[in-house]
Amino acid sequence: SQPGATQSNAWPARPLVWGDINFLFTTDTHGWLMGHTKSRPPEPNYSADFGDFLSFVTHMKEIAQEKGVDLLLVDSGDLHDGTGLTDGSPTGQPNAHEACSNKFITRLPYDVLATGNHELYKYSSALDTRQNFVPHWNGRYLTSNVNVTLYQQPDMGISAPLGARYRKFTTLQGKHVTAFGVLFHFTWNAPGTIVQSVEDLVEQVWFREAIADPPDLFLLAGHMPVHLEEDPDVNVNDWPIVYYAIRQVHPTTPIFIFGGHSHKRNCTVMDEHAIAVQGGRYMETVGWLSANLTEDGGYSRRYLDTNRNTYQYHTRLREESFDTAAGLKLTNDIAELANKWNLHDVFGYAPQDWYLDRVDYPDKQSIMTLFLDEVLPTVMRLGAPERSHIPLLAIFNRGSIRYDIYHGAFTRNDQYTVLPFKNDFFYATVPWAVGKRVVDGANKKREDEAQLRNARRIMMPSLRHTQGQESDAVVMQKVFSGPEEQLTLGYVTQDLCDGYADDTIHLDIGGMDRADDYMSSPPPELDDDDLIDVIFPSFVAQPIVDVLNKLFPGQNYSIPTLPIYCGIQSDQVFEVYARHMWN
Ligand SMILES: O=c1ccn([C@@H]2O[C@H](COP(=O)(O)O)[C@@H](O)[C@H]2O)c(=O)[nH]1
Repeated sequence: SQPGATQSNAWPARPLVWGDINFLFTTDTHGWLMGHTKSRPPEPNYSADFGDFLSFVTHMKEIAQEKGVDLLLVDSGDLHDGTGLTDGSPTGQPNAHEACSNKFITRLPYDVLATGNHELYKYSSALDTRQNFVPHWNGRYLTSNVNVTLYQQPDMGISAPLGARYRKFTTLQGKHVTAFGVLFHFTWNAPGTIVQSVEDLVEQVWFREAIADPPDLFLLAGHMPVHLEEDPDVNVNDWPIVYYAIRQVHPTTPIFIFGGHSHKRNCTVMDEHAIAVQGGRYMETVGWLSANLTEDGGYSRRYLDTNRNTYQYHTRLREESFDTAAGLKLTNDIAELANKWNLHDVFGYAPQDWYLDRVDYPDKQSIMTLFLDEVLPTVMRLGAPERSHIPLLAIFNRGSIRYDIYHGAFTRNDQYTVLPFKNDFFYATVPWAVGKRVVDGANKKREDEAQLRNARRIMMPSLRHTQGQESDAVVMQKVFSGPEEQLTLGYVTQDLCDGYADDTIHLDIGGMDRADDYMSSPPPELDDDDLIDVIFPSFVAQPIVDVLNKLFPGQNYSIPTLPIYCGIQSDQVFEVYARHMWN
């Protein structure tokens, strides 16, 4: 683990069940290669770093070989955006260049990787991925429906697949695998990147040809949830389209789907030979899935907390013998880069915890309450004192607030884990009669777009997993025999497959589904004719401009003519606040 990380004192409840084909899977790691280093619960659950993970995977692959079975390592995308290691480069290099392309993730023996939406928000990230990350993987980074346009000679104007379209390979134990990497129909991608809809993907001649021959199994890694979600942002499950396209040709060939994007642990069984699993977010979870193809013996899934206890328990190794040389080197190299980029510099001391998912606005412990009621208005006023004579309404999309803040030192790295995105703040000065309707207008627009998307949605078939007949509660009682007070806070997953899948038994940390994306600082008391500065980040400038033009016809707002409110950018907001208020 990284220096100073607080180790977990909880342990897995039971050994993993191995099959003849086994998978370890990650998704939405978002740069959390240092692991979670804080001491407040549940952070110690996730205190292993990527060096520990490398040692774990290396040992697990050895165990698989000893058992004469296969173990494949899969990632479902969103490596970018989310910590100082991906977003805190002092040199302005492409996002995640050091963490992904050059140094760290390439050291893991992934068999299949897929791209996520966060690899495509900026053209520079996508190009860096293609030029510096993809070549390392030698056909294992799969982007079945994503292209990037190349603007350098001799490829000027050519639109080329970001990675490989598909991969056919034979495992060490001789199983023939056909693999794809699919992204949901993402539309906020940067100019110069192209995401083909999944409907169109499955109609492509190359796709039809690639699925024609029956493999022993299909491996579908992809950045979309395995289950429909409430939140319109992540309610983008196009898996059924790929599933049915394959099932039309191969009614019983095993299909293993590895999803992502909604940041949740999840599982669903589509038919007796098809299962879809998903491993959460931020290197909190390493997923495990096993199956017996030869005996047709069903599945076993597990969500592993990422700490050294977990890794040592499942590899049956003691502390002294667990680390591999390559794992230790990765741990040291990550620590070195974090130091070089001053990620541990302290901006101030947070007086309490604030949570992203456990409670919601306006709870005093919600990070949205801190951000909207305190941080945003305070920092906007500090950044633009010349506009202090006009009231302000600061609008923000909550999807950009990414994590908790914990009581104690608030560092440069924490700033990026809370808000990693670099945006300017634009503003429009409008009468309050208009300003007060912008947030509702933007949320309605987002809802309408989601409804349009969902109108043609095909539902995922779902079969309750029939292997374990016992209820979750019974299974849980069996695997945990100690007193409840010994349990630590963590995930208690309710997915759509039978049985209890969390590897370590916890007291439920809870969580909520997000509702509206657009929120604002507290509205001032004004008359309809009073003027107000409506401030918003450049990332959502287009929808806000659309709403403003609808509410205030004749003004013809357009992004190039919008003034910038202050010199502070969104990824600096928490630093400015912490330096002023928590020092
Ligand atoms: O520059 C950016 C890029 C994205 N966002 C917000 O992020 C979420 C999507 O994140 P997932 O991890 O894929 O769920 C979405 O709500 C965007 O609005 C951003 O704010 N700025």
